[in-house]
Amino acid sequence: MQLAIIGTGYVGLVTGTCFAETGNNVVCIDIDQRKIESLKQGKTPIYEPGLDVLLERNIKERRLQFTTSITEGIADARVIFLALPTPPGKDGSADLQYVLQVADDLSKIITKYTVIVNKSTVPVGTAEKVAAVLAQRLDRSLYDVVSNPEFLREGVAVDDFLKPDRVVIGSSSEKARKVMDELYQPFVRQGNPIYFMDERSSEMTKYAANSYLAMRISFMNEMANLCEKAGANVDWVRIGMGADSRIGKRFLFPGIGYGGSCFPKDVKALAHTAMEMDYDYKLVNVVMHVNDLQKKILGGKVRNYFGSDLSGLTFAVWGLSFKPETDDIRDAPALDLIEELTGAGAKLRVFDPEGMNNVRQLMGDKVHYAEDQYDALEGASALIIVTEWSEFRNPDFDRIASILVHPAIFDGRNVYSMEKMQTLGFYYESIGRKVVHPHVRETLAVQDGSIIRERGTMD
Ligand SMILES: NC(=O)c1ccc[n+]([C@@H]2O[C@H](COP(=O)([O-])OP(=O)(O)OC[C@H]3O[C@@H](n4cnc5c(N)ncnc54)[C@H](O)[C@@H]3O)[C@@H](O)[C@H]2O)c1
Ligand SMILES: O=c1ccn([C@@H]2O[C@H](COP(=O)(O)OP(=O)(O)O[C@H]3O[C@H](CO)[C@@H](O)[C@H](O)[C@H]3O)[C@@H](O)[C@H]2O)c(=O)[nH]1
Repeated sequence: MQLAIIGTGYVGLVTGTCFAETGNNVVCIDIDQRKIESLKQGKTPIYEPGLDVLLERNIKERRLQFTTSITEGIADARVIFLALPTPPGKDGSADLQYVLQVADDLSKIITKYTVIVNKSTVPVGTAEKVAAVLAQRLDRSLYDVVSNPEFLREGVAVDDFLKPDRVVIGSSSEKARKVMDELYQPFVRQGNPIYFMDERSSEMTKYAANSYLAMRISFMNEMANLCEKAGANVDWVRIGMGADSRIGKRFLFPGIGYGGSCFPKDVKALAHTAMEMDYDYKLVNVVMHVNDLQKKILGGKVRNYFGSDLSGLTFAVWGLSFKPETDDIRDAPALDLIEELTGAGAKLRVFDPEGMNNVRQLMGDKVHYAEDQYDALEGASALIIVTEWSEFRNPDFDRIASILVHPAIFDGRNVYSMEKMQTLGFYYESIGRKVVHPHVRETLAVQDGSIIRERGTMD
């Protein structure tokens, strides 16, 4: 089938590449000229495991093309996907300007029946809004508008797209449903379902899924905070509760708050939709509040230990991207931590396998960008772990201890087992677990701008 994807960001690129991989002819369109030029040469502007190989193959086999011209790009398309940004507006609502502008552009150039698919995350009622814009210039027989929310996760996006748990299609048109069914058949052969429903239910499903997952995380973050007070270990609690098949094991990992380009904005947008409909969605509002507090947990632990004024102290930060296996730093908890600690006077040496360039562009020389994870430790009074990249999971602890000025680790992702940390001699704080004190504890004090080590017994 001939397809056009408008918006070649994260979702557009993965969608376009995976549809090309299943034999469709795809043209990806974007207004960002630099992005399109780089993609034409097979260079992906984002780090996403597995995407580069598929991209190269499909460009080579001429199933995947790129252009900045919407007129050229949609010329032969039977289906047009909108994978455009829907960022939060000032009031928290999803900003539909990109989607509605493109709908207006399309109303001027569509000449034959086309299925227009909203893949962006959009609030309930958007399919109707898009249809209304198209109706200003187009005969009703020339288009159907479909809602087809995307559930891929960054870092495993290709796999998620090729083997989705389910595909959700919101459409009241039999003709459009048939087209969408044909398109998605190759992805659901493993037996996973395509659910056809009305547009509004489909749009709501996306917000329901993201907000529910965000709620699970906020629930576990609060549970972790309570475990700390109660002397329990949240890892065991997580395992014990997750074994109940009604609860399930996934998405119960406590940490330093959810981030990324989706959960924060989508939970906010759902709260706004509810408010517009005069419904006070209490739970969703609490989820956001808990997350805001949780983002401050790790910085709080560091300041509790070293004092609220961190002038004269340097810290190593491992991990900047909002999760491993991506270079995406949108709404990454690391950004809040950097602001908090540098605001308290600390110097930071940061390292991330993929996210450094994006942070450099955003924050410039606010922090020092280390050569590698061990270089980040030079002169540091503690190691702070923000993102659980696999290279941080089994490091050379002797090397860490020999480089750090003071053997302390603040782990925002519970990367290390308590048993291991109890044998190593670090001061170790994590999330929802007991503090590990070394047998001989060194405390730091800053006097006249220099670090003074004070040795004492374990308290
Ligand atoms: N990132 C994810 O993991 C993910 C997953 C599921 C759903 N979503 C949703 O998908 C949508 C897109 O998200 P994203 O992360 O891919 O966004 P993105 O910001 O990475 O990409 C959007 C792209 O659209 C382009 N664009 C803007 N206006 C345009 C126009 N008029 N014509 C052509 N291109 C235009 C931008 O240049 C950019 O390349 C959002 O609604 C998001 O909530 C994202
Ligand atoms: O047990 C967990 C799982 C995740 N997170 C955090 O939650 C955030 C989001 O993680 P994840 O959902 O894996 O990443 P995204 O790529 O943002 O994917 C979410 O957002 C996408 C955009 O809407 C959806 O398509 C996906 O289904 C949905 O999982 C990250 O900060 C994670 O660190 C936790 O703290 N604990």
